[in-house]
Amino acid sequence: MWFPLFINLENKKVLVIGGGKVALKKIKKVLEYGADVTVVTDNIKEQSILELKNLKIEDNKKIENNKDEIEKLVKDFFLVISATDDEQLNENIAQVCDSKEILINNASSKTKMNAMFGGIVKNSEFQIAISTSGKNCKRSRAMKSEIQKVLDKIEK
Ligand SMILES: C[C@@]1(CC(=O)O)c2cc3[nH]c(cc4nc(cc5[nH]c(cc(n2)[C@H]1CCC(=O)O)[C@@](C)(CC(=O)O)[C@@H]5CCC(=O)O)C(CC(=O)O)=C4CCC(=O)O)c(CCC(=O)O)c3CC(=O)O
Ligand SMILES: NC(=O)C1=CN([C@@H]2O[C@H](COP(=O)(O)OP(=O)(O)OC[C@H]3O[C@@H](n4cnc5c(N)ncnc54)[C@H](O)[C@@H]3O)[C@@H](O)[C@H]2O)C=CC1
Repeated sequence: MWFPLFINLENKKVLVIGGGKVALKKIKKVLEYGADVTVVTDNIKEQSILELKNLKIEDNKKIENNKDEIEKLVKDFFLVISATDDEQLNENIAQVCDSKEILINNASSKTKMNAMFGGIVKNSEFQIAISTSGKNCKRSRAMKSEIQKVLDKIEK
């Protein structure tokens, strides 16, 4: 079951696998929270990843779907975000990370991971994270705007 835990990401080693639109969205999010981010991908599809600061990038690296290779890649990380468009690869990365007690967020699944991103609404005082436990993340949008109204109201 999905327990909402707030984690301090400051200087934590985060590995993002993939360099597409979803990788970009997730990289920006964890950078905002002070993570020490490494990106590994066989192709940077989203060029704006190259413009982000405080990022290590290993481009032209294709990850083979092989347990030993995945283990070597992920072993020193606190959190791994698997954001390739290869669902089977993401799933195997998730299995390896989970078996090694590494936090894993799998972008191409609703459930096969041990850490999910929530929708976030915040002001200077509160931070509210929204989850549908993987059931319907797109519904978070509507909930976020309602919660934003509440935050705006109590800020006054
Ligand atoms: C399980 C989870 C794992 C994870 O990613 O952590 C997951 C999985 C998947 N999302 C997919 C698609 C989209 N997700 C979004 C948006 C958000 N997704 C987020 C979280 C989560 N998404 C986790 C569950 C959280 C929960 O249950 O509440 C939010 C909360 C936070 C964030 O992304 O940081 C953010 C909310 C809005 C916001 O905060 O802005 C949009 C855009 C939109 O809605 O506007 C699209 C459509 C893009 C398009 O259509 O192009 C697909 C592909 C499905 C498909 O192909 O159809 C999968 C995989 C699957 O479903 O199998
Ligand atoms: N969780 C979420 O919020 C969302 C998830 N998705 C899902 O996330 C996945 C990724 O989506 P996009 O970023 O749009 O895909 P994309 O095709 O833009 O990017 C995929 C990236 O993965 C890299 N890659 C693929 N195989 C690789 C390998 N073996 N080794 C190294 N790098 C590899 C590619 O080079 C590319 O940079 C898809 O499965 C999509 O359905 C899509 C939208 C939102």
